Amino acid sequence: MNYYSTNNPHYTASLSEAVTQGLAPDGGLYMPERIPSIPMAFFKHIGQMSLQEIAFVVASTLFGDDIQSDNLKKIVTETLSFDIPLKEVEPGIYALELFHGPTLAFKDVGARFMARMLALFNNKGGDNENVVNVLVATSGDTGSAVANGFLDVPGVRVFVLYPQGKVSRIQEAQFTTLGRNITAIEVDGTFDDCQAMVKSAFIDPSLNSTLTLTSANSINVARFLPQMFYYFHAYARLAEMGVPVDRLTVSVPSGNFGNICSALIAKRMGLNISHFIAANNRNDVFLQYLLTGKYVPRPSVQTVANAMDVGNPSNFARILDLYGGSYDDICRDISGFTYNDDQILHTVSELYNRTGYVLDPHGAVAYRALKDGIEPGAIGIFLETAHPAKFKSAVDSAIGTDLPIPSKLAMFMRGEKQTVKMSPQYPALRKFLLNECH
Ligand SMILES: N[C@@H](CCOP(=O)(O)O)C(=O)O
Repeated sequence: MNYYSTNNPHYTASLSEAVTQGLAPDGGLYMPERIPSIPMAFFKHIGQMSLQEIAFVVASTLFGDDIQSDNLKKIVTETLSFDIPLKEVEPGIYALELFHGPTLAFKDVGARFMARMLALFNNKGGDNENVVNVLVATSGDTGSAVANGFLDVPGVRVFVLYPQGKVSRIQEAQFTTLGRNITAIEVDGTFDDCQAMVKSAFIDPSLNSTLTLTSANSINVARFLPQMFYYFHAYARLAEMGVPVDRLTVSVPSGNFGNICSALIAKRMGLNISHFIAANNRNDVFLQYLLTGKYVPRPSVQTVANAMDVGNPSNFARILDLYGGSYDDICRDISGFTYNDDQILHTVSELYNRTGYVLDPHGAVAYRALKDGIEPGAIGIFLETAHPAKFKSAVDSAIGTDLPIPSKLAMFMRGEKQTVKMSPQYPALRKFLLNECH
């Protein structure tokens, strides 16, 4: 199957080209040229299937023309070596806990899948001529998942750009203490600056004629599409519990919109989700689009749910493309909500006091939006995208606890921070890459 650029449907690439380029050379995002349906029979038995079995069927439907079945099975099995529990936090409202992977955030699924798919396509070993340089911009969680997913992968160097002082201390430790093939770049700016800098690199012809560059943000099809596995899995777990799944609302904490975009594609493949909620912190350009029909990116502001501090979500282009630009159709399928820091922390405290369930700030945005947006009688799932301990000081002060730090996280806190400081302009990144990679 080929993939086309959202900037020009006539520009196409193979899966291998799309994954190794990341962004299309014209600056568009790659989209699959068709969205294959999953046979209805699959849904009859889905409640008896494991996460890995479900993911393999979904992955084969999407990538089966391009990757041999045994390779795909290995990629899926190695990627999903952890559980993704679905927990009922109050009647009819379920948390999909996506924070049980190595870096305790949902990005582990896409990052681990992409690392393996890239290795398969690259498959060249560690000499300098074949090195792939992975550039990634992070507002918190992508950086750690990508850095850990690609750590010591032969033939790959990773450069993580992040906004100085705007990610949590634990998140920062997860990608600045690893060394080896991982370089952390501390940018004196916002996440949007970091994202604009890496995108400029991907479309710079002279840089790309010298270096092999790709993206591990949700720009990359191998990072964003596998995120749909867990929506099928959540549906399966409800079916397994005998919960009626005919009116399902899913609330997704949304920053760069790759996560919700993968869920929209899952629906096109046949997954019966009735409605989607894009839950935002104060960075709510998508909600403003839903309210006005106008998409007006603006610089992101810092919030307590920092992984969603995105002012110009990359995947808006994919959502528009998926709906053929129809504003009415987008509004029919997706609602939006926005909350400030006080509301987010109040939600963490309110749910904890009532039920004992500890939300992280991103999950809190999604939970509250679900409660505000779900129709009576529908079943709701919200995504708990990161472990609450990654935001320990905010969560502790909201609920008056001293949350234990899981050993997987504590490990990172022992390392020494190593970063390169950079101004928020593309020429600084270009010069640095040319010096470093030669
Ligand atoms: N939420 C992000 C921002 C980048 O998102 P991505 O899904 O495009 O990688 C983060 O945690 O860094």
